[in-house]
Amino acid sequence: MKKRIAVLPGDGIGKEVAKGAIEVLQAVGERFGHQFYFQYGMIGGEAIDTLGTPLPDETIELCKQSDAVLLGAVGGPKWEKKPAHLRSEQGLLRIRKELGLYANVRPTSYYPSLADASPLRKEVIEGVEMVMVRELSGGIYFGKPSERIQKNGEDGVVDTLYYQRAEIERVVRLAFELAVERKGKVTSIDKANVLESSRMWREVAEVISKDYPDVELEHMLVDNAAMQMIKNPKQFDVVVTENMFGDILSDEASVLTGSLGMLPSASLSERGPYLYEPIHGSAPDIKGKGSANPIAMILSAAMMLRQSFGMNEEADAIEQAVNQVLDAGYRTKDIMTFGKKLVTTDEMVGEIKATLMDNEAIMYIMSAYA
Ligand SMILES: NC(=O)C1=CN([C@@H]2O[C@H](COP(=O)(O)OP(=O)(O)OC[C@H]3O[C@@H](n4cnc5c(N)ncnc54)[C@H](O)[C@@H]3O)[C@@H](O)[C@H]2O)C=CC1
Ligand SMILES: CC(C)CC(=O)C(=O)O
Ligand SMILES: [Mg+2]
Repeated sequence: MKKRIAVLPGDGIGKEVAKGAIEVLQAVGERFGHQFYFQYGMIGGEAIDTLGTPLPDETIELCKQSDAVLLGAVGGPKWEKKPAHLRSEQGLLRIRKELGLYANVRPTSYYPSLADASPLRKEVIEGVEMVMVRELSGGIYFGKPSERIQKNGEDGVVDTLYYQRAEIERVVRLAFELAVERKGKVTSIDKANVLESSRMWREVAEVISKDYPDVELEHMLVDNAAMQMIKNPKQFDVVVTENMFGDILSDEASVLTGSLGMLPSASLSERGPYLYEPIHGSAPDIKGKGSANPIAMILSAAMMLRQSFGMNEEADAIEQAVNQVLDAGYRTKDIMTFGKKLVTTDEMVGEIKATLMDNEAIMYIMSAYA
């Protein structure tokens, strides 16, 4: 199969982990006989420095012309204090809007070999299999006005949380569709005891649930949810929530796997192309140190193969290789524990690639003897 993939490495460790994912995809292409064409686009701080905007038109065009988009991460202290139109994160928000990416699907799985990398007890996290569906192109990150204001002679500030009913409906429906294929439970997380937007969210969830009689719907307030996620994460199957709540809760959920560097994501739209990115940011604190964990990015590439290209076997092969490498004890610094083998970003990528290719050799030998 031939596929065009737009690659937006972005800033900081975004570049380091994107490079690793491309190498793994090249290995997959070699093993399974696919041709992946990678075309690079600028986004975030790098784009501001080079072209004066966090999202150049060429990047938008490139993404729209591609079969899928892979994104590293954007941001860094250099651009933090700039006016809004020159902040790196604006590039990310805008590409989500331009591509109509309304749902960000963030799976969180338990890795037996990483049980000791999580600060949580093994009994609490063992068997966790949850997927968070975060609304991605509306809510408080997009509402206008969002600005400093003067009111009654005082300095003030306003952000706006706005949703059209239809925006809530489509993301909640997607969560129910996922639940049908999974354990049949949707937890809708909101702040309905305070926010009117959450009361509409709850109403919509109730209406949509009528189309899915075999799926259990539960509502949970976000403050309680933050606590339940750590205390009893096994109760969750599919979680659906507003943009900012989902942003925060999914970083929290990463603790269940051992590290933020383990969680991939798929951002879905009505028409495609879809975008795949790790849930973490550009991690300026470890940039250039060779300690970034590339697994979240590599697993995002696996999600792309499965979701956008229907390449299930290929995605399974990546996930299997990642598991084998973790089982063999290879660890980047964020998941390092006593007695394991500490490796750099590039070495981790190298181990995953080598395992992918070794597995092919083993399958070839086995088929020869079958
Ligand atoms: N999708 C994106 O592009 C995102 C961008 N950001 C931006 O990234 C910048 C840094 O934000 P932070 O709040 O520090 O969040 P962050 O996610 O970049 O890092 C948080 C902590 O996790 C660690 N970490 C993150 N990814 C890791 C990995 N793959 N391997 C090992 N350790 C990892 C970092 O070293 C840091 O200690 C900011 O400019 C922020 O706006 C933040 C989140 C998402
Ligand atoms: C610009 C932010 C909304 C990025 C972020 O934290 C995320 O998407 O997880
Ligand atoms: Mg985030």
